[in-house]
Amino acid sequence: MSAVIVAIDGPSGTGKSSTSKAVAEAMGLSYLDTGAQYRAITWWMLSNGVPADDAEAVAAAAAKPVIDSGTDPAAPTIAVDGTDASGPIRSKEVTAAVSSVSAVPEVRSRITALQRAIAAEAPGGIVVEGRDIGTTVLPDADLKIFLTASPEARASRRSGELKGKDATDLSATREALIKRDAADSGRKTSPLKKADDAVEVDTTELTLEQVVECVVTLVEQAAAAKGGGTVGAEAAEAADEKAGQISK
Ligand SMILES: Nc1ncnc2c1ncn2[C@@H]1O[C@H](COP(=O)(O)OP(=O)(O)O)[C@@H](O)[C@H]1O
Ligand SMILES: Nc1ccn([C@@H]2O[C@H](COP(=O)(O)OP(=O)(O)O)[C@@H](O)[C@H]2O)c(=O)n1
Repeated sequence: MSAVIVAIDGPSGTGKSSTSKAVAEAMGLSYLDTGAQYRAITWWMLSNGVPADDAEAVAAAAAKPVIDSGTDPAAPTIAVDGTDASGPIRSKEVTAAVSSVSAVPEVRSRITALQRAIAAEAPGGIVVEGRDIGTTVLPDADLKIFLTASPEARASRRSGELKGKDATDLSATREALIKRDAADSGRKTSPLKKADDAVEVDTTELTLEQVVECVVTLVEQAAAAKGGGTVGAEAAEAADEKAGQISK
């Protein structure tokens, strides 16, 4: 029996993580947050005095950190050299430095190999989310989704996560998002890009629940088309029910 592989890409704040986790959980698939891996390696560079904007120094150190990702969608984990890194990888410092570190080819080839190994080992299939999953990491994925949303919607979602937010936060968040998208889309190695065969879903006017329902349906279709996929009629029914319960 073959496992279904789903690639979900798109810029920041389009809903990749929330959607991927909910879909994976509803359908009994594993889940991999590849952004967390790039953030983890960036955190290691900053913690070990490697300047994020020094591509040569980053390349020389790229093989050093041991990155470990837990793929249970109900409780995903990320560890660096055996230490839980889930808190520090979300810091402003890491967010500001991650695009420089992730543009370094030695970093990408190492993390890409890790991602492919995790996907190959996922017993019942996996949802992998990032920027280059459909184009580079898993070009043979059974289903590729590219999520988009307006910069305004993405900034307001992101600043909604900050405590004590105000108008300054919103405009700063918007500027930081646009800057990061430009860096991720403009880099030479594996830029953020929609794969030619990806389904594009504009989430600007959709609730998270609607996006999840839409993706669950697409995964069911992909599994059925694959034939013998792990998402059977019973699991699909349970998934529909679960998707209906997920709220914003
Ligand atoms: N369709 C949606 N409508 C409103 N808010 C959303 C939607 N999708 C995600 N969110 C919220 O937006 C924020 C960013 O979502 P996230 O899944 O982390 O995006 P990404 O992984 O693409 O950066 C989260 O707080 C999430 O709850
Ligand atoms: N497949 C991926 C995933 C993330 N990344 C990099 O990692 C950064 C952080 O990714 P993320 O998914 O955690 O970002 P958010 O959109 O959640 O803020 C991105 O801005 C990219 O620079 C990448 O280069 N390739």
